[in-house]
Amino acid sequence: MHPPVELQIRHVSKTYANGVQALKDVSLTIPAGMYGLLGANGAGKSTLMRILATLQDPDAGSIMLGDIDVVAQKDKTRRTLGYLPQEFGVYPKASAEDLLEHFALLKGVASRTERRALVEVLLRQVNLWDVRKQRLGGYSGGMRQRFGVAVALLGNPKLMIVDEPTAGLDPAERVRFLNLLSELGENSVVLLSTHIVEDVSELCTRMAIIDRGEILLEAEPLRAVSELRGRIWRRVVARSELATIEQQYQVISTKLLAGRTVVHVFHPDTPGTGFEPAEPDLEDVYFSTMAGHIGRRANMVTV
Ligand SMILES: Nc1ncnc2c1ncn2[C@@H]1O[C@H](COP(=O)(O)OP(=O)(O)OP(=O)(O)O)[C@@H](O)[C@H]1O
Repeated sequence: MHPPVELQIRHVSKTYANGVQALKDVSLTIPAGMYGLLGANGAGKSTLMRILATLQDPDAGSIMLGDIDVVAQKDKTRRTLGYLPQEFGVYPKASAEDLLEHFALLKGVASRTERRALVEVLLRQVNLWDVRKQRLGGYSGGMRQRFGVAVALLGNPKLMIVDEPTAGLDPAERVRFLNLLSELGENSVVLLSTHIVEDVSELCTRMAIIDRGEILLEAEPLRAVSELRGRIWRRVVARSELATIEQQYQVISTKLLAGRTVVHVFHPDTPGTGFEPAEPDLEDVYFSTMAGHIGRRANMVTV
């Protein structure tokens, strides 16, 4: 048995030709298992995913997948990589079975018997075996994503990259898709990029939060949540009170709940009357990090 692989990202930076610095000195150590990269649109997630998938080069920094140098050894990396991009294009007229067999051939599975067996295993794994003869053009968004996973799994990748996979899925499809992902990644690195906090809290044992190209927090979601206990307070307010509350307190989020406004406030002890302690969740971790109460921004000294 080989030891589980690890992905090491060191001081990776990337600036596009238009001057946008999409990644600023990103360093992460990502062990085998499901890892979440959480950030808003434009935070730099896709840029990092594309660099890891060898589709673009960083300006600086190094990336090692086990003993493979991802930037220098692109072909070697690609042989052990599964990549499910944000937009997964399919040939609408082909069936899942035919197209997957075709991809298996491209991956170098020369024997037809072996290919057929592999296609069956994968289509059963992603729960598309019963619809294998249907045209992909007629598949729902969730079915297409699951087909994408089957394609990405060809060749038994050590690194699986999944970029914003649940964005267009309905709730039932999303649950099915997350269940499928949760079965992967015991011996391989599965990197899930998303702006949906629940995707990370439901699936990932480790995570990082990225904003404007910078890693603000690296954490185990459960531990990060429990470290916030006692520091998140909630209060139901009238909409007209909101502006005053925001001036007085460190509001990290406001949410509507059954037509009422619920504010969450970060405070080391009780902020005052009207507030009650909130049971923190990963969304509180995310907003506290973005607001600079925890994580890298909190530790920065302003001169
Ligand atoms: N090819 C490009 N040329 C110029 N700027 C780019 C290019 N690709 C991305 N950017 C910019 O780099 C920044 C990071 O973009 P990136 O796509 O990596 O973010 P993201 O977190 O994946 O967001 P999204 O979820 O919207 O894809 C953004 O400001 C974006 O506008």
